Amino acid sequence: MKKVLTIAGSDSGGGAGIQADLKTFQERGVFGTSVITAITAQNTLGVHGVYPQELSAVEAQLDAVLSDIGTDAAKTGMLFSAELIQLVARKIQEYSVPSLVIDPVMIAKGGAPLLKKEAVEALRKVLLPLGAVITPNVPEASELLGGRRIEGVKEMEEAAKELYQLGPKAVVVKGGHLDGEQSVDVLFDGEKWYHFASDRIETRHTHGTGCTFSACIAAEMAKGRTIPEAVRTAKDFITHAIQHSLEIGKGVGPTHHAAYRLVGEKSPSSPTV
Ligand SMILES: Nc1ncnc2c1ncn2[C@@H]1O[C@H](COP(=O)(O)OP(=O)(O)O)[C@@H](O)[C@H]1O
Ligand SMILES: Cc1ncc(COP(=O)(O)O)c(N)n1
Repeated sequence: MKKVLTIAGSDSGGGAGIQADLKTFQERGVFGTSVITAITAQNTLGVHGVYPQELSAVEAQLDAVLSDIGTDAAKTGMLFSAELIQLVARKIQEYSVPSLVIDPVMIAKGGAPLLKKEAVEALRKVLLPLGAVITPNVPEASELLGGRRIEGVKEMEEAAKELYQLGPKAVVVKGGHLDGEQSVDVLFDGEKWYHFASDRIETRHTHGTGCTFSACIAAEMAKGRTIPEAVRTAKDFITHAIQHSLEIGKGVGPTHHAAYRLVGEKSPSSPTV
């Protein structure tokens, strides 16, 4: 069985972070391992506390997983500080971790910061160049490009091309935060752009969409899919998960990680490319 590692924060509410990643890995038929960078006290109403882990604890987890089990792909989520980013980048190089998907998590949907402001520079310079794929949403792409306005697909294409200059092999700018009848994700692989579009689903229950999407890309890459194939599957997977999202808790509920297995394979949402 292929193995995939998530390096991310824990979401006690179960919808995002490490928990979303491991549920997605299970659904995609890969063996999931995890390195917890920070513990969040979180539910559907928001983030109530952030407890970054000691550097030595994160290093020990990385060594434990990578020196014995190894991995066929990995993803990063919440990394919180420049020190954690530097440590993770160093270990990824030391163990030659393949197919690294970087979700540059910055702010939770309710507005709580999951990355310190001063860590953006380390993310840009130290980690992003190591990515096989990076998956910023529109506000994250904008922040990584110094506050640039991104309001439509044309600007997403330009942003993807500029982010590609930072060194990753491919960039997906996700369109969940824009308006419009469709939610369009733009992939640039250094040669061409691909568009993955689905009808925008009317729901507030979108907690963990970005985590789930990037975890699915990493799982598919571990199984040997090309980057466009992996992104296409991830778009289909997350579309089903949002279509069947769960009214759990009093706020922004999680997506349904098993929806693709339960209904998706019978009725693919067929993202257009
Ligand atoms: N309301 C929606 N309807 C359909 N797809 C959505 C919706 N919101 C987000 N998505 C999709 O979910 C994925 C994650 O996107 P986004 O919400 O932008 O990321 P993040 O969770 O990092 O903020 C993308 O594939 C995006 O197109
Ligand atoms: C621990 C943790 N990591 C990431 C997110 C972002 O979630 P989203 O995928 O909704 O942007 C989160 N809310 N909590």
